[in-house]
Amino acid sequence: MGANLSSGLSQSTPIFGFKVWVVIGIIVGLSIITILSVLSFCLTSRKRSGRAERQVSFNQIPTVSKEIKEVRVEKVSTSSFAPRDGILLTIQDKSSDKESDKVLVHLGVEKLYKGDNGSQSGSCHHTDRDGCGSLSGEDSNSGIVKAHKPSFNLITAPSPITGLPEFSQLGWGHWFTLKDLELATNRFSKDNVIGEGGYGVVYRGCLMNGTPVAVKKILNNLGQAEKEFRVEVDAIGHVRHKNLVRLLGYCMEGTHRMLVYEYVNNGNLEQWLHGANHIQGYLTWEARMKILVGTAKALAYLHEAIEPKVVHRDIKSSNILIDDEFNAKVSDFGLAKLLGEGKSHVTTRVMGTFGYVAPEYANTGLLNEKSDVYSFGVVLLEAITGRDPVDYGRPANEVNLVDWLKMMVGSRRSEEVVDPNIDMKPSTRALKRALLTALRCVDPDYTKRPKMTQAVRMLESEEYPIPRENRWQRRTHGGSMEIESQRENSDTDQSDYTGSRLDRRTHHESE
Ligand SMILES: Nc1ncnc2c1ncn2[C@@H]1O[C@H](COP(=O)(O)OP(=O)(O)OP(=O)(O)O)[C@@H](O)[C@H]1O
Repeated sequence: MGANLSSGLSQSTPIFGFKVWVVIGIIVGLSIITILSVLSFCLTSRKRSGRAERQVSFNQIPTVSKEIKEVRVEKVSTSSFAPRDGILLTIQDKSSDKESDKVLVHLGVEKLYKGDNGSQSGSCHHTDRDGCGSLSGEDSNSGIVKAHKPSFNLITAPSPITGLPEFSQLGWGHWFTLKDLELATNRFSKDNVIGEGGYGVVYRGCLMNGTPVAVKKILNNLGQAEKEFRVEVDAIGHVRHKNLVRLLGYCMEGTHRMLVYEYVNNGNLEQWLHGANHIQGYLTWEARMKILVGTAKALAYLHEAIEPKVVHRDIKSSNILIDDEFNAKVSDFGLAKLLGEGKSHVTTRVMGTFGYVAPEYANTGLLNEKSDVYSFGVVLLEAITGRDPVDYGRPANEVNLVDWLKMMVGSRRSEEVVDPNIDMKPSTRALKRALLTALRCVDPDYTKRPKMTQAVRMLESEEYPIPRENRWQRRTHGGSMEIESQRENSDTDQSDYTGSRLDRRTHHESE
């Protein structure tokens, strides 16, 4: 049997005279090679289609949305001239010629040479090496200002999402995976850290579709992360306002809680007034007022335009982000409280930042939207004076900004309070308008503080405060609500800068 088999295998075949065993060997070998090739082909094509699917899911963010908004910023003129020791740059919005739309930035000399103000452009390019690729929109040749901003997308991809806070009105944003955000931030690289707040670290990142983002990785400290996450999602997940930082989405994976925001590219007000951005120059009066009016509008929206209204609870200069057009973007809603319909206030554990917290809230925990109005008043004073709300480095009577301001205004020394770094001083009228608004906002009696819509009107009105010579006429003929409200304000405007009874009392006391 064995001899037969071996003689059979040894017989020659018609195929090139090969022996049977050789032909069998060739057939078996070819079959193995074919099977292996088919297998490897299948594996490669599965990998490719997996990558493509992943790409699609990323790209879905901007494409599925019906609410894609494109903000185009076109500069029509950028002119500069050099006063004394630096440069004054004028950026004017194409859509308007109004003086109020101009932003003047007094740039420090250093800026001319350093060519970096930490600013980032509105789009970024994702690279595998670096999570934020080339975010910088700086013209590296001129080194003066990023005046060539391209458009950037504010995106939203409504998607049915489960497992989020019960009260959240979802239907907004995007649920990012941990992997998405690792990719966007180059695995949360130290190089991409923008800053660290009380509740977590904020990273700069770039989504696959080129959208620059800020990713807040909330610290996991005993449930506070969850709380902060829920509050922020509830408070601003569904709101939209030009002056509120936009929450694009979030990530909940295991114990990770992250919030993904639009990236705001020009630092925050605190940095411009007191810190890192000083080196690039100083904000002009116009820029300051533009930022403050934007902030006031955001608060007016939160307090008066939505239900439940939102009390931010932590209004301070570092929470006012600034874009490259010097628009304010209020951020950091981790401490926000929602006030349901018919609720005038809530009592809560006092939180917030020293120097900005309203006295009634600090003393009793009583919180309503007027606490934000007080904090806004402090920020306005901070912008006018360039001083910190509390500064122990100053003489005793100047440590507390609000008290010092009242003292100065009461002693008719208002012109002296303006930040000495402002190159072109505001007109007396503009200064008076800002000071009066601020002093009304920091009235210790919260019932006397204006609503934020009133504060916006005061800051924007060319006629506020009403000139002395027009007062009689107004009182005789004034009829509209606007005029009435101004008259009400003007009634408290007895002496030059004392905008409230409180100020007059201060004045009286100081005499
Ligand atoms: N969307 C954003 N775009 C750009 N930078 C941002 C954004 N959100 C926050 N930042 C920056 O990240 C840093 C940390 O911000 P965060 O709000 O966490 O803390 P904070 O305001 O500095 O401190 P606190 O915890 O007291 O509020 C700040 O420098 C802030 O300007």
